[in-house]
Amino acid sequence: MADLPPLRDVIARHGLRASKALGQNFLLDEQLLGRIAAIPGDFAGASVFEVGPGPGGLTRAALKAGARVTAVEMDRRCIPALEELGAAFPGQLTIIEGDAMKVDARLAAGDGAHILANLPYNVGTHLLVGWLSAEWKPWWASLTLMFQQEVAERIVAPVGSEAYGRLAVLSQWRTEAKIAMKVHRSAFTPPPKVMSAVVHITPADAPEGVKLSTLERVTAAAFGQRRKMLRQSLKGLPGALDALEELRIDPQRRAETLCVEEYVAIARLLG
Ligand SMILES: C[S@@+](CC[C@H](N)C(=O)[O-])C[C@H]1O[C@@H](n2cnc3c(N)ncnc32)[C@H](O)[C@@H]1O
Repeated sequence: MADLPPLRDVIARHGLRASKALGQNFLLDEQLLGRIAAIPGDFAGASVFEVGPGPGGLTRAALKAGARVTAVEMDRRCIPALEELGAAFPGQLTIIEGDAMKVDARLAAGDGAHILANLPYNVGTHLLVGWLSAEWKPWWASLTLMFQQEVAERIVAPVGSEAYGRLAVLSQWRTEAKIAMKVHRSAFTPPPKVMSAVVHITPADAPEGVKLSTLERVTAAAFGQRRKMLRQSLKGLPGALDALEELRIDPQRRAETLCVEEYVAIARLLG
């Protein structure tokens, strides 16, 4: 591997002025990038699917750690910078120019890939929901995703907390999800308005006899009226009130007091 130029130089040489429309806030601190790329574990020989590499900070950290990386970037201006990076790590980097929402990540990166991304919030949550909805156990080995801190907290939220809702249940019912690192806004160029955090998610066994679509219907109804008692919020869902009774869940409780396992149990009874 040749010596790599500092990321600041790469950005200047390729004229990669951050675009607001593309949600670009770049990470330039190589030590920090190395720590993020180390979150999933040893990357030597691993396959990584990276979304939104931009000038390639996280990409180079993953390549240095020995990963084979497939990176999808929709900003054409970044492609020459990424190609240079690929030349410094022969055979390790595949670049796809395009919209990650339209790319088949499984086909591009292969089964067992680790997913890595620092993305604009709306794209990130959309892709996260897609990856969490995969056939289980999923094709991916882990997700390491940068979010604004408020979204990260909704993903890992414990029962009873203000951030606990549909995203927490969807994220946690068959995974281990945790905040691996908080990242100060000043670490980004330009700095965003809010703090960020890296969420690390690994697949766990799916509870038996539960359909994702049913679980989603239950949580949508419950959290759709989160201030109401369950007997009110779930009454439009056929069989839900009987399920509460069978499970001895007090129908006067509210959505945020039911733990993930209780939602899973309700969905199981609804079939
Ligand atoms: C927050 S920047 C992060 C760049 C780089 N990974 C870093 O950490 O410095 C987000 C990147 O995602 C890219 N991006 C935004 N939407 C995308 C999409 N739908 N598909 C692929 N890339 C996208 C942007 O062009 C930008 O390079």
